[in-house]
Amino acid sequence: MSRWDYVIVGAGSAGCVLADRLSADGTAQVLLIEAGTGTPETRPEVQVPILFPRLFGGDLDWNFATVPQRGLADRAIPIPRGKAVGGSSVINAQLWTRGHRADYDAWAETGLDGWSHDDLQPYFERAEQRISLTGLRHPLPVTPAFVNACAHLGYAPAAEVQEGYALARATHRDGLRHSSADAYLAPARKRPNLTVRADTFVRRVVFEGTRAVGIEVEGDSGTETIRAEREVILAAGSVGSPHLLLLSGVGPAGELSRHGVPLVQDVPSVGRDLTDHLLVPLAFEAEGFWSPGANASSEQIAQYLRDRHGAMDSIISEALLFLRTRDELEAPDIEVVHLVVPLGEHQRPAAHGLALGVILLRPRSRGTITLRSADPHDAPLIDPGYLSDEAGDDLATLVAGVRSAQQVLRQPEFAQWMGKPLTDGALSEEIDDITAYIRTTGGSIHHLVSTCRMGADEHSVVDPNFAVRGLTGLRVVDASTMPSIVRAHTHAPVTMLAERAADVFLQQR
Ligand SMILES: Cc1cc2nc3c(=O)[nH]c(=O)nc-3n(C[C@H](O)[C@H](O)[C@H](O)COP(=O)(O)OP(=O)(O)OC[C@H]3O[C@@H](n4cnc5c(N)ncnc54)[C@H](O)[C@@H]3O)c2cc1C
Repeated sequence: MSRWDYVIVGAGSAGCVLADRLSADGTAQVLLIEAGTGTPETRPEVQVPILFPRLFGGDLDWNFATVPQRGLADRAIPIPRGKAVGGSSVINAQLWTRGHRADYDAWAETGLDGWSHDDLQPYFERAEQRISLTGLRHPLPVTPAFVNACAHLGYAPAAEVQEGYALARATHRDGLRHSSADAYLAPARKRPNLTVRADTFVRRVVFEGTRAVGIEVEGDSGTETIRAEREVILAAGSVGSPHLLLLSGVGPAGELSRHGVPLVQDVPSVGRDLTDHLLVPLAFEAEGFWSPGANASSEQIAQYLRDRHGAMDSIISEALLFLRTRDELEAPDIEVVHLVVPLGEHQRPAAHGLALGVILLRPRSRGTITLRSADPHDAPLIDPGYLSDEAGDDLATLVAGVRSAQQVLRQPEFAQWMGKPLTDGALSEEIDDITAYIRTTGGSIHHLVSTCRMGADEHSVVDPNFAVRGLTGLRVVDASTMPSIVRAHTHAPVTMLAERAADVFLQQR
């Protein structure tokens, strides 16, 4: 029988980093378990940058949805999550953003010593030596028009500090997606002390008293228990990790007892503090340009894979604008992302178009992940509680953000590329119209975090060493452990977090 020191659950953005770093010196036996396929890179939709929306709802996506959101006209919002070796980095939009200094300094101010912006930069730098980053090789003409419109409105180019406008940086190598599996696992896979088991669904963590000793999995040969001599590390993501803790008896005692799950440890905040970035798409028909990839045929895709040339290397989000809706703020509270495809659900769908996505960067609303049932195959209830903050600050900030984006849309050099709005009200300046527009079109930009929140306080789920409070042998490292949401797309921050966790684990061996 095999003997494993570390058993890592989930081969996503965090899990791939951990598997590589913990196996690097050859002394520990590392097993990385993943529910999804081990060979996602065989799909053109994974490789060709522009095609990622075609992956939503397919077999590389867990295909979750929220419970109906009162703040969003009672709509259930789709929540895609990657299900493959590489995790969400296999289906994501490939943007790489580090976040703002204020995000990390705020973590340090809560008592997380060593987690300030300056402390964390070396971990971003380490990640950027592994993940290949490139600028846009063929931006559409509408993209410099967006940048010029921002400049004319007085915004500055973003440089050291993430504020103002910038062209996108993409996780690409040679015109193809560069996932965490490509960056971290591919070079490590030949090590004899690292085993990757794909197509293996984890049901729960197994305990002896309060010590985690392994996991129960379903694979080709049925259900089995895999022991971990040193540690079980959950890296199953912001939905998967709290779900596994709850299924294993670690969570709010009342909730577990309602579902008949035997209690191992009462940790009331498991699944609490769910935070996500809400995006409102102001979308328009295209005027004088074609959205790349919209109707790409299999011949065109094969051609791109051969020569890697042309607009199919677009990641749809070609430029970003980080802005403050009030001068007195210490950092941006809104991001406007310039999309060269009219993503989102609209009254009049169109293949070719553009959109400005208005993103609420520091939402006050909080939500939950809770058990639907004790069956591991029943997806948990996901309730991000969008726009549920009592004071209504989130809605007020988004209204101001929409107005700022409308100013960009009205700049003549940008407006010349826009046709009719795809949903009525996109250009209305009336507060009631904007509010209705936000409620009927807002959706997730897929940055769910903090459901197993790390903190120096005793109410957090994991301590600053990523250990689950009250238990031994169990850590959580992924987007779920983020102390609070950052002003960034979350792949880079999660990769940084995992780089730092690997350091902590290696120091504590
Ligand atoms: C559609 C989409 C677009 C996005 N776009 C961007 C972007 O452009 N830029 C950006 O920075 N961020 C983006 N993000 C967010 C970013 O990709 C995620 O925050 C990040 O990948 C999360 O990493 P993670 O390690 O926490 O989880 P994941 O990468 O999701 O990894 C979790 C892994 O655990 C596995 N798993 C879960 N449960 C089990 C189980 N029971 N048994 C076995 N395995 C299990 C999953 O299959 C998955 O592989 C996007 C996300 C999505 C979904």
